[in-house]
Amino acid sequence: MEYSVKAGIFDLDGVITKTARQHAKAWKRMFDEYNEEREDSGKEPFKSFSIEEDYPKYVDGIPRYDGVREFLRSRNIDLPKGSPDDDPHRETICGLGNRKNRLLLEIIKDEGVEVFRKNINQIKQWKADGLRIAVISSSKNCRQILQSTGLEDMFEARVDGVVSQERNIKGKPEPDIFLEAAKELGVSPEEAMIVEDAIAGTQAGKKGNFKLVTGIINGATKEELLQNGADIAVNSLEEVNLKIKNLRSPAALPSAVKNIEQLKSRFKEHKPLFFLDFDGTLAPIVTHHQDAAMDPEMKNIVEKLASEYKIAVISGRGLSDVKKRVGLENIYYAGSHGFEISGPGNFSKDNEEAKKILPVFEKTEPVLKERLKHIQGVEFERKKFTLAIHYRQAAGSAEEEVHRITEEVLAKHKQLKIGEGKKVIEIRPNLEWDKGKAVEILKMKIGNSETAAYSVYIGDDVTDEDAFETLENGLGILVGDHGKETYADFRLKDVEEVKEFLSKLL
Ligand SMILES: O=P(O)(O)OC[C@H]1O[C@H](O[C@H]2O[C@H](CO)[C@@H](O)[C@H](O)[C@H]2O)[C@H](O)[C@@H](O)[C@@H]1O
Repeated sequence: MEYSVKAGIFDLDGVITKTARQHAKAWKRMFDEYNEEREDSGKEPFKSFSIEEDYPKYVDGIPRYDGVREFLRSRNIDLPKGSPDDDPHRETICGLGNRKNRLLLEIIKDEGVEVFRKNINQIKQWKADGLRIAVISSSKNCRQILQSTGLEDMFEARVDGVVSQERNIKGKPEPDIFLEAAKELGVSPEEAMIVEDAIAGTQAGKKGNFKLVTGIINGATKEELLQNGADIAVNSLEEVNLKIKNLRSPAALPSAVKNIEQLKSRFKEHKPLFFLDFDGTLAPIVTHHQDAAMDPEMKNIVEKLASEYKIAVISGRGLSDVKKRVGLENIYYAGSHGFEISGPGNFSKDNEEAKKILPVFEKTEPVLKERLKHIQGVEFERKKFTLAIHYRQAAGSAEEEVHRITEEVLAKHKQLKIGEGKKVIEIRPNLEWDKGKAVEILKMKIGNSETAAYSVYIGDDVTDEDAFETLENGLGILVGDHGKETYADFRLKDVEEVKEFLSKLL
């Protein structure tokens, strides 16, 4: 399974460095020393700290003083908190925490810090492929450990025990430390993977709704990690198949035609669902939007493709319009940029929220027509859920005015928003909805309830970027160049190359 993410947030101990073992050793030395002192002073009999049981349960992955408190609580020992400046021999939570830290630094000084080389090499490779990366740790020694291993400059962001204290960030199993790192990288949790070896960490990842919680089997078992929020549990990061979502210039994309053999063998392994845009992909862009058509050869190819693969045409055009232009019965369609969907067996799904906004179009359309009527060449195209204002035939000098007037009118109608296309302004309901959402719905429907079904999306316009960006487990192919950076993986020159590419799959 391939996971599509923009960023990775990596725990330090147990993922990057082998310091988890050294932390465990320091905790044991400290608690055993302290428990002996308690026995000597006539308190409860000595019972040693268990690295196998106590370490993962009470202290692994959580802030130092919280770890002291949790373990002591498990033994019914209640100590005052004290202060972070407490001497390591003061009998307070902070005193014992400071004692553990002194022991840890001694151990690290004696033994040095070992690293998980395979994980580091994989992270470096992902970084080179465009993954944004951050390191997190509950430890206040994180920076020092990274420095000692020469890894300090590798990460774009670091949120550790020191930063957490300064910013008052809650420790794991709360997700806050990961959320802070995501914020520093400028990504949302839904766009990021977290990697953790500790149960408190996988629980935090789950609570934070991260796209992918990867557990590293290193102490906690595979079952424990999976039961505590990990989506996958692996021995090393080499086992994780990431697709890194990053923007590239269309010109930098490899050609889908030139790489056809590689793609064909990929499609043999995972039979894809095909999502095809209409204008600019199946039909060439023409001056008048009413004249756009697939040529008979393209129609024939798509028809044959539909007999081998499941297909959906995803268009900015109205549903009835695009259906008529494609003219194939046995395939799925999404029109009005995904607000209306239909398919074989009377399958039909309109966006219910968007339906409520339709009366606003009735008010806005006449105002726009009136305000834009003096600009020659402007054409309106009303679809069920969207309104296009075409300016392909207007003078270049008028484009700015068309945009300005449309923005002025729309400023009074917050339920609508403006999108861009090729020489067209697309007015649509101001909802979190786009072609990407339509693809998700169709994947559930035609991929037999598998959101993970392997998919190929081919499109030419900026509106197709919504689908490229959200595409899970599959690949995006950009046709031509829409003048912006793209989330697509491959490119095809034009509609003719789309034809060539699709026919080579038959
Ligand atoms: O999502 P698509 O299927 O690519 O549809 C996007 C828009 O395509 C049409 O407009 C574009 O193609 C016209 C015909 O070639 C061209 O004249 C216009 O300038 C392009 O913007 C269609 O008319 C729109 O409704 C679609 O949203």
